[in-house]
Amino acid sequence: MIRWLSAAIDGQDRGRLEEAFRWLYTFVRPQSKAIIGLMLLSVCSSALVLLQPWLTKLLIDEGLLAKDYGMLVTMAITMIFVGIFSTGLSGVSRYLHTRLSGRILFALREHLYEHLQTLSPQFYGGRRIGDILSRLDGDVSQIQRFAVDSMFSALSSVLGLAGAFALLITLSWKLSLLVLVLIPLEVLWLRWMRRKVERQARIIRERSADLSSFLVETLPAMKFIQAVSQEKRESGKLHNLSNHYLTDLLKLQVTEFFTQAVPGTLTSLTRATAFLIGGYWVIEGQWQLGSLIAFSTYLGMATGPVQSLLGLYVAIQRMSVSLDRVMDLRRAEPDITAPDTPAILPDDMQGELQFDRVCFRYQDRDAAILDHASVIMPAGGTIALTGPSGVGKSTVIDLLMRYYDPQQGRILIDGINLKQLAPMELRKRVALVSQDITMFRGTLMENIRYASPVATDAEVLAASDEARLSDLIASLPLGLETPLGERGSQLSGGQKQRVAIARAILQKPIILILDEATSAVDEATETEVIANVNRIFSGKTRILISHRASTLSGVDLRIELKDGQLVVENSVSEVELNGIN
Ligand SMILES: Nc1ncnc2c1ncn2[C@@H]1O[C@H](COP(=O)(O)OP(=O)(O)OP(=O)(O)O)[C@@H](O)[C@H]1O
Repeated sequence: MIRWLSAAIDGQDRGRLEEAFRWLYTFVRPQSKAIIGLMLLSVCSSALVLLQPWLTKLLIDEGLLAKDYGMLVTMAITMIFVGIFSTGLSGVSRYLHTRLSGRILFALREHLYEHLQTLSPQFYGGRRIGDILSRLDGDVSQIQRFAVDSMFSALSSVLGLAGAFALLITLSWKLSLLVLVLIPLEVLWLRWMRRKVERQARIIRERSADLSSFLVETLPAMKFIQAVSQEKRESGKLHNLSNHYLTDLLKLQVTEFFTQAVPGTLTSLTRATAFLIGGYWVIEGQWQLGSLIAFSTYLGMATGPVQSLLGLYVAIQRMSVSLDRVMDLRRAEPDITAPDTPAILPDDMQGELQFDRVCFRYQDRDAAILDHASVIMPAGGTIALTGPSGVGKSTVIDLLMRYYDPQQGRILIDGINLKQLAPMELRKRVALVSQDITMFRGTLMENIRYASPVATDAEVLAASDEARLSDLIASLPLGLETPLGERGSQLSGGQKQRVAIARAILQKPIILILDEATSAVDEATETEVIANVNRIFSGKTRILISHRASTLSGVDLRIELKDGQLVVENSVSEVELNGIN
């Protein structure tokens, strides 16, 4: 099956496609019971559909023309029951179909989302979020439509075609030869058209991704766009994107129209020919009227499935484009993985950090951020990391959080190489408060509790108190239960910072990092925040990054990042450090 599907698709690497289909099959296989159930329902539905014209034939030939009232009534009653049963059956199968379809769709999307959670900032830096969104949404739906809808329509088409063809031969084998001429012509046409459809479907998916990317980028930036009066320019961009999309959509529509219209016209011609020949036979008394009507109906029933089976070719081309786009996400490998047997950090860890001849440079960048840099950040100390803008301070923090691994050298926490740790295990012990604080739609309580979902209400309240959030909570209409709006838009910079500190308190970290955390507030607030942090997190290793001299005064150790080296600028005496420890 997988080989057959791969062979039906043009223009793509066969091996890659087989791999993609095998992956897709892992989501279909768990639903095999539901699929078998639906297949049985499909068989029943197809049989009922095929039964209807035969009942009409009996009604006309054995009832009307033979003037048999008993037969007339029996057929009419049978038709009513068959109709009711068909309707019930189609309702049940539509329900089961939606359930199956939804399960596969959501399993696919959830799997991809979990995979995306393992990818590093490098991956997200190189991608447009709108494009990822479009792959997760439009492309995944396209695949699911194929995996479920097209497959079932193919099954009922095969059943319909086989049944209708058998009944056509039963009614008249000579007229049935017409179908044998029609089918090869339709097949040839669709084979010719499918490459065009595939190419245009890819363009449409890319246009849709462009549109999503545009909206994802500009909507959150609306305040800035208004501030610099560039509304018209952005509307113009949207207009251009929409125009391109529409033009390509119309091209695809025209191509799809001709792809379907030619077989449709051939079918009409065949039907007309069947009526001409069959009609002549009826007039000559060689055939019955009921048989001619049933034949014409079965002809439609036979050519319909042929078209939808050949339309499957078109669906496969469209789906293969989406599958390739989704697999592109799936194939992105996480840069950071947990070792097979990760080391466990002890509960009584100290929080000493050591850089041991660490080298790191970003891909495609010449300059090294760290070039055999070595330093020890003592446990329990306050360490300032300084250096001019763009030198790599945030990158050092990313290395500490294991968003990246060094290309050479080791980073050790209490003597354990970070590479030996599962990233999650490490990040639980390190709290990061940065300038850019992530807030989610939800209440203040939910936002504070985000990193420690098991924290009790009392713990959240105590942490809020320590982070000096009490005044804010008292001023909010619903206190901690007040919704904060999209991305915490109702809070000031300083208030968000306190939320971040409350989060860090709940996390109970061994190491606390403040990366430009206080740059959004005035110096007085900053002094208060730093004093709070020192009070709350005393005894923990604290790393501060700031451009302000006032933030960095009174630290135990100053490390400057310079020419790829971590240079200790001033150090407190051994005695004092021992005192900290
Ligand atoms: N994902 C990335 N890929 C490639 N280069 C990057 C990436 N992230 C940062 N850089 C580059 O690495 C260098 C260091 O960036 P980083 O943000 O670590 O500096 P910084 O010292 O924290 O700067 P600032 O003080 O302005 O915040 C910069 O030149 C930046 O352009």
